[in-house]
Amino acid sequence: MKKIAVLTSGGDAPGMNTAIRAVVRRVLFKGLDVYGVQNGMKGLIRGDFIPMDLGSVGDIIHRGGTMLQSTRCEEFKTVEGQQQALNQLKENDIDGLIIIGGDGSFKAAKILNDRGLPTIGIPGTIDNDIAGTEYSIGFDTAVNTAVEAIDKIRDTAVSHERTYVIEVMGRDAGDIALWAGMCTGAESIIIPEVGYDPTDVIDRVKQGAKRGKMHSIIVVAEGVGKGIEIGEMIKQETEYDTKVSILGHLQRGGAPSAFDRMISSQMGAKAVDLLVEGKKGLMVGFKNGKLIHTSFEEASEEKHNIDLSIYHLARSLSI
Ligand SMILES: Nc1ncnc2c1ncn2[C@@H]1O[C@H](COP(=O)(O)OP(=O)(O)O)[C@@H](O)[C@H]1O
Ligand SMILES: O=P(O)(O)OC[C@H]1O[C@](O)(COP(=O)(O)O)[C@@H](O)[C@@H]1O
Ligand SMILES: [Mg+2]
Repeated sequence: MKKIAVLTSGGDAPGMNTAIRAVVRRVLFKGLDVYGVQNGMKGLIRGDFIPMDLGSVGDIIHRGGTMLQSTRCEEFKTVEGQQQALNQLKENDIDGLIIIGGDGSFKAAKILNDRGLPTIGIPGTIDNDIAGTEYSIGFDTAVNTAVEAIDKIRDTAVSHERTYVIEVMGRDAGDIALWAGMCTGAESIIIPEVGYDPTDVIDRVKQGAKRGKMHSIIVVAEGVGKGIEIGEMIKQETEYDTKVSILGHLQRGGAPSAFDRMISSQMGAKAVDLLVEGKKGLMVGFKNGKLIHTSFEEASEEKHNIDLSIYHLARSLSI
């Protein structure tokens, strides 16, 4: 193993820069060469390789986004696109690849690995929807951003006796909604893993009002339904002053939290170590406070490990 390349793919996530820094510095520490691939899988197809040195990753440990930039690239889903990417990797003498991305990116990683290019994955997505790891890079920061925003909305909810429906991100996953809802005392948390009953949502608002609590917070994951529709439903069925707030992409940016910087640094270095040891086809992850690794097959499976005890506890506390 002489030359290792690193790229970021899919939605950007706070901590991706910290992970790029860890990969680059670890490769150089091991005395090998390291290249950054710009623009995710699209850059792989186009051959956007840039040599990296110690200074290339200076002053990025605390920055959101990704200095290598990222794309969603339909072309990589075609056999021609995949072949072109493999040709570019060969032409640039790359012996190993590290992909920082989400569930979609690991499907791409598996293809490259199966076709002969040793590849290691690092879970980077705010959605935290990857099997084989308890945390993906960016999730902790996104939850903290959502909590800060919901706390602010709560001030107005209380001052004006309003019901707020707050839509958070999570394409098919309820993790951000679950954590943000628990941490802000939401009356209802609506997530795709559980679904929801409109009557129950309304009953919980009414139940609070009966004891004089004239404000309510309902946190909904985008993956289960539109916040606007849920807000309309509450307006039609009740007399409560109801507003909807969609937090959107502000959850994707910003400086990574200390936790995200910690796991990014450890996962980045571990990914390099695995490649140097001759391992491939693996995703690094975190379980029970320890760095682990799992196969791409396992990492690409549908995630089922959302902690529903948090969901039930939140319901029992927000009464
Ligand atoms: N089934 C697939 N086969 C090949 N490449 C894929 C596949 N799914 C996703 N990819 C590649 O990975 C990229 C990132 O996936 P995406 O789902 O957008 O984000 P994430 O990795 O954050 O989940 C896609 O734009 C595409 O290039
Ligand atoms: O920024 P885009 O391309 O509109 O994508 C939005 C999606 O990306 C996410 O922010 C992150 O998802 P991925 O990590 O799978 O890219 C989702 O929560 C959201 O549904
Ligand atoms: Mg994804």
